[in-house]
Amino acid sequence: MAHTPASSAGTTATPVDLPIVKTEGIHKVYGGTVQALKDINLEFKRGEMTSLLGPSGCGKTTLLKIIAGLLKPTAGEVRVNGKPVTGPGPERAFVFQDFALMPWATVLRNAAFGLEQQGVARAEREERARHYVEEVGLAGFEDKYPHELSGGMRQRVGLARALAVDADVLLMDEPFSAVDEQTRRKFQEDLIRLREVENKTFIIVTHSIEEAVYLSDRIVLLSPRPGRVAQVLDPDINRTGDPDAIRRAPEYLDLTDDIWRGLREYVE
Ligand SMILES: Nc1ncnc2c1ncn2[C@@H]1O[C@H](COP(=O)(O)OP(=O)(O)OP(=O)(O)O)[C@@H](O)[C@H]1O
Repeated sequence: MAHTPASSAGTTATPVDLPIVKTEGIHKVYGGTVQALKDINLEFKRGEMTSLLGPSGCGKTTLLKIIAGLLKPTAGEVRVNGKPVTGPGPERAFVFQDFALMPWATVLRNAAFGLEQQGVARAEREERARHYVEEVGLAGFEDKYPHELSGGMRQRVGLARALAVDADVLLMDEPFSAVDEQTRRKFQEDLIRLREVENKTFIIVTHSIEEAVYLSDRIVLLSPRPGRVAQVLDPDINRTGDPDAIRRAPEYLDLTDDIWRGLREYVE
């Protein structure tokens, strides 16, 4: 496990290792009074999975939405591939917590929705959507409607939609919050596999320390509001083995414990 002090986070990029997303001095104040984020400077490397973790209300979702271009920062800038973000863009896809599926459309059409918006012809978008519906484990459900699916399956449709538009960066707001524990674990395993196959950059908001440690190459710990970067951790966990063995590994348990000790002061 490597601990990186917040102040030096992300200052080690080399030309071959340029960050895909960079936040520079991000501040966010809601309504002139509620300071949600304070001076967030972070770099996200291409192909890495980063979790944003911190106490409730510390600004995790706010930061994710600012990166997505769905919210404007009060001060500071987000750069994606070196270019300032002025709004949503095709290189970033946001997977909503509440799935944001169209209830009247089939799984396939929902998965193809981003492509439809981009004006991709029907045959091509359906072919691409079909591929990703299969990749997220929903083969055979293409013609079902959202109400015929479990919460976990709906979440997968949201992920298929984000993958289908071929965005480099997938932004996920508590992707596992609305599903039961077994579904959650399966989805986490699938996400690790998908990340290897797809080589996407994932930025995930989570409440769960275990989830952050299990999934992430990097964990950004935010302090209570106003959210600041308290610590950046790089869990050094070998994820190639049996998922249950990983969860029993000393390095997994030690890091989970370390983070909990760091966070518990905020909840006591
Ligand atoms: N539209 C808004 N107007 C005013 N205040 C807001 C708005 N959105 C969020 N906030 C406040 O900003 C702070 C950060 O909110 P945010 O949802 O980003 O936190 P979070 O860390 O994602 O929270 P949680 O873990 O509970 O989901 C909170 O105090 C919240 O009440």
